[in-house]
Amino acid sequence: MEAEKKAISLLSKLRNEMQTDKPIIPLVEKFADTDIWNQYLEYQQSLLNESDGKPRWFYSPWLFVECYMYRRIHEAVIQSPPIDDFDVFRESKEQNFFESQESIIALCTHLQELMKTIEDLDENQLKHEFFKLLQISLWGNKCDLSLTGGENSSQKTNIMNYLEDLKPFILVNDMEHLWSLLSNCKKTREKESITRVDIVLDNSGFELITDLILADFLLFSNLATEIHFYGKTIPWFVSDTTIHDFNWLIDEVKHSNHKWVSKCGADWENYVKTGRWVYHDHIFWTLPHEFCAMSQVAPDLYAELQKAHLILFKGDLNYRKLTGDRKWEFTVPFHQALTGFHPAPLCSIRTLKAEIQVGLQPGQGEQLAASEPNWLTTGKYGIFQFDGPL
Ligand SMILES: O=P(O)(O)OC[C@@]1(O)O[C@H](CO)[C@@H](O)[C@@H]1O
Ligand SMILES: [Mn+2]
Repeated sequence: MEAEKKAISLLSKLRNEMQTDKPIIPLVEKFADTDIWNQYLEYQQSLLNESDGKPRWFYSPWLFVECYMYRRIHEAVIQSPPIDDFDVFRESKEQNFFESQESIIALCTHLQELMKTIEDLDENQLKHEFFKLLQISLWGNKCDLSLTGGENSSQKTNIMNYLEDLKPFILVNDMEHLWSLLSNCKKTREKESITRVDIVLDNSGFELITDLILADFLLFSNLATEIHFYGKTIPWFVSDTTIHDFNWLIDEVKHSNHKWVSKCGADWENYVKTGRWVYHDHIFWTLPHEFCAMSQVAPDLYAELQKAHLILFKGDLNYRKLTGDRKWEFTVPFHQALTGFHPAPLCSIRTLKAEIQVGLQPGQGEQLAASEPNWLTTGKYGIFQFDGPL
C-alpha cells in the first residue's frame, strides 16, 4: 500500500505539471535509458532561444512530449518498489484481447484452413491470400487504446467480411511491391539461404493477433523463412506490445478452448522455440528520437534491421517516427521524408491517427480535407507505404 501511495503521488505530480504547463524536467532515477533521455531534453533546450525559457508541455514538439509522458508514467512505477514492474496498462490490453475473441476465432480458423490448402494454390491465389492478411493486419491497427484513452477498442465482428468495403479507404497501396519483393526472394532463394522479414510491432491484443497470423502465413507459404519481431521494453502508448504481452498472448491462444485457435498458439510457441520467430528488445523504441537518428543513437539496432529483406513498421507512432513527425507537404515522396533512414526495404502499415501523411497524389490530401476535416486522425484511412528498390 505504501508503494501504491508513492506511485499515485508521483503520478499526481506529473498530472499537475502537465495541466499547468510546467517545464519538462530531467528524469531522476538511474535506468538504462536515463542519460539518453536527459541528453535529448538538453538538445530540445538548445533548439530554443534565450527568451523562450525551457521546453514545456504545451509548446515542445508533440512527439517528444508524448513519449516523455509515457516515460514519466513508467518512472513513477519504477520509483515505487515492490510494484516497480507493474504494467499500468496491462488490464486494458488483456481486456482488448478477450473482447476480440470472435474475430480471433474467425482468423485462426481461416489460417488453419489456408495452411491445409496452401500447396494447391497457384501464384495468383497465393498473392490474393497474402493481400488479405496484409489488410487484416492494417485494419488491426485501428484497435489501439491510446486513441480512445484506454477505452474499449476491441474487434468484435469478423474483419474478413469487410475487407472489400474498406479498400477505398486505403490511400496509398503498395501491396504489389511487397508481393514482388517476397515472391522474388522465394523464387531466387538457394536451398539453405534465408528470407528474413522483420516486423516492428505496435499494439498488443487484437492487432498483435493479426500480425502473428500474417507472420505465420509468411512462413508456411515460404514467402519468408524467418520473422523477427521488435517490441517495447516498457509499457508504452497504452496498448503497445512488451515481451510480457507477446508471451502472454501466445500462451492464451495456446490454451484456448477452440481447436484452431489453440493449434495456432501451439505453432507459434514452436516457432519461437525453434528460432523461426525471434523477438527483440531495444530501448531505442521507447526513446523520443525519430528513426533517422537510429544509426547514430542505436547503431546495433540499425545493423540488426539491415539484415532484413523487408521491414514492416506497424502503426501510427512508427509512422510519425519514420517521418520525424514534421509538417511535410502531402505530396513529398516517402523516401525523402525518411531523411536517410534506409536500413532495408521497408513498408509502413498504418491507419491514420496523427496529422501527418506524405506520398499522396497532388490534390488528394486537399480533397479529403475538404470533405472530412478529421480524415488524418480518426483511424478510418490506412496506408501500405513502401520504400526500397523496385
Ligand atoms: O501507434 P498507434 O498505436 O497506431 O497509435 C498511437 C497514437 O495514435 O496514439 C496517439 C494518440 O494520442 C498518437 O500520438 C499516436 O500516434
Ligand atoms: Mn500503439
